Amino acid sequence: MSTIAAFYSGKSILITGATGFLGKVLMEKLFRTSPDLKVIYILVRPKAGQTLQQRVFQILNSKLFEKVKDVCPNVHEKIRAIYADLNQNDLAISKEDKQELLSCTDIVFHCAATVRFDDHLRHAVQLNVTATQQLLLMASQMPKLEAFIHISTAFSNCNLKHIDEVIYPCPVEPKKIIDSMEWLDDAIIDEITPKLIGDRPNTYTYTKALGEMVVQQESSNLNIAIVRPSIVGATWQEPFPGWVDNLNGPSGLIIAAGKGFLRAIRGTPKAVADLIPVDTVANLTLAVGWYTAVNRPKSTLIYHCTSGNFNPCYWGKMGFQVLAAFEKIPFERAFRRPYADFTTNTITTQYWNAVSHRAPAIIYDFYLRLTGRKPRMTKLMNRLLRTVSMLEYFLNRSWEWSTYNTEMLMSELSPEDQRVFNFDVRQLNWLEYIENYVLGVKKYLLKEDMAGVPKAKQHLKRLRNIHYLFNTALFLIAWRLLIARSQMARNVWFFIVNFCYKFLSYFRASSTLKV
Ligand SMILES: CCCCCCCCCCCCCCCCCCCCCC(=O)SCCNC(=O)CCNC(=O)[C@H](O)C(C)(C)COP(=O)(O)OP(=O)(O)OC[C@H]1O[C@@H](n2cnc3c(N)ncnc32)[C@H](O)[C@@H]1OP(=O)(O)O
Ligand SMILES: NC(=O)C1=CN([C@@H]2O[C@H](COP(=O)(O)OP(=O)(O)OC[C@H]3O[C@@H](n4cnc5c(N)ncnc54)[C@H](OP(=O)(O)O)[C@@H]3O)[C@@H](O)[C@H]2O)C=CC1
Repeated sequence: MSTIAAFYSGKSILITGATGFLGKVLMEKLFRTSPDLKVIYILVRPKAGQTLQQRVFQILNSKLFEKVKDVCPNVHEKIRAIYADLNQNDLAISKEDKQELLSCTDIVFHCAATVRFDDHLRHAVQLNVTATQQLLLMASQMPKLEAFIHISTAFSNCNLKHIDEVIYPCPVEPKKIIDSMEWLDDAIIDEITPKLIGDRPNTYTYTKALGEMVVQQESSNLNIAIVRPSIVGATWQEPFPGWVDNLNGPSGLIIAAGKGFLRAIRGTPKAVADLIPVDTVANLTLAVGWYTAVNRPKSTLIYHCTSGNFNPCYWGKMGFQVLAAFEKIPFERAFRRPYADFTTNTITTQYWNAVSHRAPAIIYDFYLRLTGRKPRMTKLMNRLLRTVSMLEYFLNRSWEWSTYNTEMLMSELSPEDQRVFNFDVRQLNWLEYIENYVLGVKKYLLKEDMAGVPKAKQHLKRLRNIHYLFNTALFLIAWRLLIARSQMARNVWFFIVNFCYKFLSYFRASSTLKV
């Protein structure tokens, strides 16, 4: 029996962000490996017209949870959704619910966050710093609490090149930032944001770093650990390969490239693509929860959940493998044939943006207008280019993360736990992983059926023919214009025609002789 699975049996676990990408996979793994756990409390808010119960129902009835129902048929009874809104200072948890959480919780996994790069600093501070502080305050009043696991990001210190498993201080204390958000108006916050975030690229990485500082400040009273994943991608193995349910990280760009919208990105092919499968992050997090509770380390341990130092893949290779996967698994109704490349130069990027992104969008919108439909491609393209520009920072740099604690944890696991809670990415085959990722994007994000693949392939052939026809027509028009204007072009033209004529005559004469 797995020691870690046994540890979670009979436990009451609190998860924040359980409706998110990582939270769902974490919860699924817990139910599947420790069906005897007592209860999982999840902090949820109503969203998109759905009540808490409807949201939970939807998650439990999704494909991700299919295997759970076999091993834990009463999973519905073991999950308790608690109304909470991390946007509010007291987290908006009712008195009764709070009392229950305080008296029953054994372990906390804090996954909730805003992961948007362009969030307003006030909102990002509220979610990633203040809410963390509030949760830690609650945790300090939980008499049974054995461990508090905080999910941060490997990029919280992306302003450094080499990152150790330590908490780096930010120039301004989190408490001062939290206080100032209460009285500064939005315009002033907008003005000071670039100064505050300094050499970090966005409010997300900055507020996640502040969140870590808050955790450190509370660590004397609590048994805390921090997990720092890099770019979280689709599942590698569990509960099945390729599962993904949001557009963050590479997923949105895979769709954009597969549908033929994205043709070039400013990225460094030789930079490390530090992707980490979401099930690997969940496994490491659960192992960290066990280790922290059982061994109660003297200081807050930080675990880097990254792939680059164990099994590096590079953006150039990954891009190539994604494109190769589109050959086997094409997406339906593509706008253009999938082809994309990395460029390292800003001028080339601007050229490709004009020629390969904006121009086709304008032409297509013109066609839509002519046929009496509403133009939409230019808007979509502008949005895509904005998204790409925000991700570029991460596509043009490589980082080194020390992984001493993660390796130490791996060595502490029994062979059975190393198998059940596998987070050893040295075993990951990137080619296979990328293919499953593309397949997962098609099935679970685009909701496309594999039965449509032959039709999609035919559509791509048609697009290829249109592409050839368009290029030939363009070449002929350009050549015709050139001949009309330049004596030199005319001379070249006559030379080519003359050469072809002679070649054909010679060929015809020699074949007649043979007969
Ligand atoms: C050889 C070439 C090869 C080619 C092959 C190419 C593929 C291989 C290469 C892969 C390279 C990967 C690089 C990854 C680097 C990641 C680094 C992360 C590092 C940090 C990791 C962390 O620790 S951090 C967690 C990650 N955190 C994010 O990753 C959030 C980012 N993101 C946002 O911060 C917001 O996204 C941002 C951008 C503000 C826009 O914001 P925005 O408002 O403009 O757009 P929204 O995202 O809100 O989306 C608005 C609506 O567009 C819909 N939509 C969006 N994309 C769509 C799409 N592609 N196709 C259809 N629909 C789409 C969406 O469904 C919404 O629909 P609706 O409105 O109906 O709900
Ligand atoms: N995805 C990635 O690439 C990486 C993620 N991480 C970290 O992992 C953690 C999980 O990320 P991920 O699962 O990808 O993110 P998601 O955006 O998928 O999930 C975020 C979760 O936080 C919840 N949440 C957000 N705002 C509130 C609120 N006001 N009240 C209550 N709950 C709220 C969301 O709930 P709701 O469903 O209601 O919106 C959702 O459950 C985060 O801490 C993130 O920083 C770290 C590195 C990379």
